[in-house]
Amino acid sequence: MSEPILSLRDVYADIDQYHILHGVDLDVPAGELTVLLGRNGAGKSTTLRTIMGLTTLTKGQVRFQGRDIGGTATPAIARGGIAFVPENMGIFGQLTVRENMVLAAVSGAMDEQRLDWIFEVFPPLKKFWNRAAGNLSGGQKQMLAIARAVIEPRDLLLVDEPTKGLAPAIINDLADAFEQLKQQQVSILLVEQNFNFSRRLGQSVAVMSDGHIVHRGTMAELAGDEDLQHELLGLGLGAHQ
Ligand SMILES: Nc1ncnc2c1ncn2[C@@H]1O[C@H](COP(=O)(O)OP(=O)(O)OP(=O)(O)O)[C@@H](O)[C@H]1O
Repeated sequence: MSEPILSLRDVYADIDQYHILHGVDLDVPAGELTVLLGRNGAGKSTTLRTIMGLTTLTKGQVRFQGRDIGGTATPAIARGGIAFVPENMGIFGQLTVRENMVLAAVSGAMDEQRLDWIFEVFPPLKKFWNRAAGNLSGGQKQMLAIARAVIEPRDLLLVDEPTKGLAPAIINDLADAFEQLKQQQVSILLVEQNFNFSRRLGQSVAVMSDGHIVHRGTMAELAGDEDLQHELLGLGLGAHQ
């Protein structure tokens, strides 16, 4: 396992009067894809939002590339190298794919070479370049959201449940795109509920329950241990989600 690009130590976070995270310890190795799994309401989205400074950190440390970023404003965290694709994706449905991408390239014109790379990873974006984003399929919208996040170079990509609501064939296309990102050694932290998708892509895995991490290890180990899957995720023994 390589050095962590991101590490959380004893992270606590509140939403209003509710204590949501209770001492999260998490490492994201550089150049790998790490999956954060857990049941509904475990605190996965809140963990991503806390990393981005969108939910207030009340205690603990968030270190990114060796720097403490806890308490830093969200735009500075983004400029510092972390891209975030929230569950609602944040794309503009009435604008074309191209316009969505232009808006995402905040520091100027889009880099042509990088755009060619994005078209390689997400071929539908090239095909539907001048189509309104609102008319894309769910999977294509997810691709656009991720492409917007990486149109400018970022060192770490956080993605919240990209497979939510997608049909199996589309999930497969999305997995292919993530495989390509992995081949480029992009560091990724992926929040997921879909275990098969996670198993295909993940190198490291962390499992959350009730606001903290209850298991950390390799995906290979968790994928090979049905009892552990059952215990941690409530997956049926022998079942394929
Ligand atoms: N705005 C809010 N106000 C109060 N409680 C909230 C708010 N947002 C989230 N929570 C609570 O925080 C807990 C963690 O939510 P979070 O969305 O981080 O979980 P999750 O693991 O991502 O699950 P899901 O997949 O359902 O989004 C849940 O109990 C949820 O009800």
